[in-house]
Amino acid sequence: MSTQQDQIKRIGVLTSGGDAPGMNAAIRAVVRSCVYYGIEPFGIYRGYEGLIENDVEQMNAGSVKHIIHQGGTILKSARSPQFKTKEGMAQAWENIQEHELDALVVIGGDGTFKGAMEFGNKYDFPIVGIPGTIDNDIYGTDFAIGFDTALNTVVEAVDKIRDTATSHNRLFFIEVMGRDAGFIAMYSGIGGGAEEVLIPEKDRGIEQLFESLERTSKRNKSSRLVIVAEGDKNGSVYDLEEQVKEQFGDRYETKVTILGHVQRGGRPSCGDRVLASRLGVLSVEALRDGKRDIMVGIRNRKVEYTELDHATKRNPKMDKELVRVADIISI
Ligand SMILES: Nc1ncnc2c1ncn2[C@@H]1O[C@H](COP(=O)(O)OP(=O)(O)O)[C@@H](O)[C@H]1O
Ligand SMILES: O=P(O)(O)OC[C@H]1O[C@](O)(COP(=O)(O)O)[C@@H](O)[C@@H]1O
Ligand SMILES: [Mg+2]
Repeated sequence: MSTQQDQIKRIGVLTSGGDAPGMNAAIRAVVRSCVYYGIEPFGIYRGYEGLIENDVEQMNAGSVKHIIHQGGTILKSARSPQFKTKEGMAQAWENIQEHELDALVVIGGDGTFKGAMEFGNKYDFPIVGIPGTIDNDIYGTDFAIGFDTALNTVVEAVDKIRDTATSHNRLFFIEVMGRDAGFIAMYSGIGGGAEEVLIPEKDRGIEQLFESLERTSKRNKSSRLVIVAEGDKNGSVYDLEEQVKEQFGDRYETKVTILGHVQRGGRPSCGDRVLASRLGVLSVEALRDGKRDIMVGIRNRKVEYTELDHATKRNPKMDKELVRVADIISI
């Protein structure tokens, strides 16, 4: 007797968008779960770009050995403008049929999920998403794979900047990643003891920064760190530095550091490895259970399935409690 669970015989897995530490652990878990359940796993290289170019390879339990601790993604990643075209999608569909894939697991961020939705709807094809982005801008999971590791990288850098800032009595503007999201900034701001954190979700204007600098100027602080999310609406870190100079003259000696892509690399934290392993297993089990167009996530320590549409459209609002805590401890 054929059951729902027998229908998935071949699963393709890809990583897409910005790479994130822990993606390898997720690939490993997907591949090993497939083997465990008697499903043939296929690795698709360079995200949707590799799907279009038929860069596909059958995998086995051994293909994912010794990768759980490695940053980046062994399947490589790409941003694929072609996949947004009718022709690109049609080519991808042809290749899926050629390899007789029954379903896809896509590991990536909001863009990856939007692509998965369009493709899944167009060709009536089962896809399950795993949240993997250092930006953490996905609804339906407390944390996306890579966020924890990126935070630790950022905080280590912030601590180092604090040392030199204190030695020279300087004010530093530190730009962290987060295209449209302030999660890295807010968490690293709290963890790094920043004097001010600027995020796109809660634009309080440059006046807030002026007011904070004015208020604390009497406190004879030996260093000041302002952490700025890349997507902040008050301009670049250099613009901010300029505006502070205009407002305060030479009261502060200012410096700018942009942390950049160092934040995306490195060995994944244990937290990210465990999260990725759990989500990898859940994704394969979800497909076996007939689920599709959903993302697997963990919220409040519970497994959750969120429609891909929901996961991308409803960007999580910055947690008000975090903003409140940051405000209180930075007086
Ligand atoms: N609306 C869309 N339709 C089809 N494909 C899309 C769409 N949005 C994004 N994609 C695909 O997903 C890829 C990854 O998205 P991107 O935003 O770059 O990264 P992330 O998934 O990390 O947010 C894009 O390069 C593109 O190939
Ligand atoms: O490496 P790229 O392509 O310049 O992308 C940079 C962007 O990727 C990120 O690191 C991660 O974003 P995504 O998960 O959406 O790819 C952003 O914080 C940053 O704005
Ligand atoms: Mg994104």
